[in-house]
Amino acid sequence: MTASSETPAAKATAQAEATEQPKFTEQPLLEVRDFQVELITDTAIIRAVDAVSFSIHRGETVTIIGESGSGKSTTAMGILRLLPEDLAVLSGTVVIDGVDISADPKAINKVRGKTLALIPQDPMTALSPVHSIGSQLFEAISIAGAASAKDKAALQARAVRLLEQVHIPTPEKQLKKYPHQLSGGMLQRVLIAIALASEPQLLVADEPTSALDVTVQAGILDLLLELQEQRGIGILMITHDLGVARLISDRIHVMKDGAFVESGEVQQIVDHPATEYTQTLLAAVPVLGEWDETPAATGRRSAATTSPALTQTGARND
Ligand SMILES: Nc1ncnc2c1ncn2[C@@H]1O[C@H](COP(=O)(O)OP(=O)(O)OP(=O)(O)O)[C@@H](O)[C@H]1O
Repeated sequence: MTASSETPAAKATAQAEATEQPKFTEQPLLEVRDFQVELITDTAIIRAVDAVSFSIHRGETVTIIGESGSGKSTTAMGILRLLPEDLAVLSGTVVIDGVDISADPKAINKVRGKTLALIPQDPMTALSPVHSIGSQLFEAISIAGAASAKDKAALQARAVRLLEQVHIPTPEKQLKKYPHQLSGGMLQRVLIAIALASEPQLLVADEPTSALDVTVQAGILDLLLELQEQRGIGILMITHDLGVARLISDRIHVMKDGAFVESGEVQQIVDHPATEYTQTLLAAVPVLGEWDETPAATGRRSAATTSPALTQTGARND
């Protein structure tokens, strides 16, 4: 074993490669190799992402999980080339559906908002407050080339269809509303509808439920799973929440200080976490305890049992 292969990043890369299942024979939707992001600040150069490698195939959800500041969002935004060029220096290889973005950075314009779409973190701020839901959807539809900006009937029909696909009731009425008139969960569904306007093959979801109540989170995750099942979409999920990761992922990469410290199938990571860091993330996930029916204890469960997402997590994976 060489010295470099003993570093956590090198070990995680080897582990990630070992867990890339041979079952996939087709080209991955996303292939990331030795990806690195250095952020240039006034006082220092920060290596926010340090040689990460992973891939996502059709119909797969791959999650990057880690504590705040571990580099998850910088990885996702770097792949999407959404970091300011004067701040971020990128290296390594990123191939999206066969298009090598690293060799030709302008090529990202051929895939972003087309093959690949982003579901942002906070639905309250991601939409324009001064434009109706309809006009924001119409814009996404015409940019995607699914209908001409002049063909109002086609835009309306497509927008209604998209809202139906994300299970928004009375879509015609909702199109006339403004973001402040909808709940956070409904707004997140609108953002997913906007992302779907281009019929993407790959969704990048950056903490898509972290701004939502736990009662709403499960519905959004269910929707993502449903869309994936129907369309075979690949999903890159970014989260700090192992409960969310357990529910939705096929594979998990655990990130710490810009590098993957552990990679593997969801069940392997959850049942046999190899690092103390992952064990800490696991310990933060509430588990269902025994229900104590004695009068003194009625209404009290051990640990937190509030999140339907976490309850379903157990149902799916346990
Ligand atoms: N604009 C910036 N200027 C300087 N440093 C930054 C900037 N954005 C991120 N960083 C640094 O890069 C590192 C990775 O941050 P990043 O936001 O990717 O982490 P994260 O895991 O997504 O965290 P969170 O879950 O809180 O968003 C951190 O050390 C952070 O301080």
